[in-house]
Amino acid sequence: MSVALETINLEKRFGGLVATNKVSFRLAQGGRHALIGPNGAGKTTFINLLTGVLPSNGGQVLLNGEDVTRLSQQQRARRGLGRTFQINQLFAAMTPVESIGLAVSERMGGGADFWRGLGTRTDIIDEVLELLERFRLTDVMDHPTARLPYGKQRLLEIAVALAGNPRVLLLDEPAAGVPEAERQELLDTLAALPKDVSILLIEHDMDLVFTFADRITVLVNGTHFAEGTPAEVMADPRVREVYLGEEEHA
Ligand SMILES: Nc1ncnc2c1ncn2[C@@H]1O[C@H](COP(=O)(O)OP(=O)(O)OP(=O)(O)O)[C@@H](O)[C@H]1O
Repeated sequence: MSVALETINLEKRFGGLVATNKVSFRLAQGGRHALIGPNGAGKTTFINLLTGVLPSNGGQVLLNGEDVTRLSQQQRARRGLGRTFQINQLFAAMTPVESIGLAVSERMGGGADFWRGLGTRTDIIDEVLELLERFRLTDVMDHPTARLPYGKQRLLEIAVALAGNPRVLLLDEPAAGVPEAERQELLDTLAALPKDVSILLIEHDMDLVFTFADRITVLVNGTHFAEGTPAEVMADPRVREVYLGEEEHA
């Protein structure tokens, strides 16, 4: 298996609490991998260690075989690690064409000069139009982000992340808060993401996890608890117990 992203004995402690307990994990090249686990299992902490938002207390993070454990978020992003940001971190007054245009332009080294060069940079324009189309944002491309339906806002988050041309993309709960009527569009768009981008998905929505993922890792109490294909994980009595136990106590 060719590995896009790997952790070896990755560890994070908050005081006496072990949030990530020597987690060893592999995301295959081109993989569609979901990370699941009950509330407080350590999913967000794990993603923050992968992206460099949080420093680890031990272990390693390897991106395409390179040790990035000590690198900053920006350095990891430049090496091809992309992530979605919650929409409130995008500019609410900007339109999809502006947000995607800026992201493409920045990647190409143009930064905010995108606006000045707009008439001449057909390469940027073509890519922006392609992303708008892929993420079904063409008809709302000149609407302020704050006024878009919520599902469209979530699609825009992914489009902006993909505009950075990542090799590995971390999707943080893309379906959270998306109303039923807009869900199918989101699922179809996720299914059509480029196959050469390796994806790690954190999601509470089990329908989405089981349709999207070809592999699932279960975290419990910061520990790598189980892993397998969706069928294997669904059939694992230990996993069922963790989830049923959670429902009973909910
Ligand atoms: N900055 C922090 N300081 C102290 N404890 C923290 C911090 N961040 C997370 N924790 C604790 O670490 C554990 C793992 O939390 P984390 O948010 O990573 O879990 P999660 O699986 O993402 O949960 P959820 O599904 O509810 O978002 C929890 O016990 C949480 O209270």
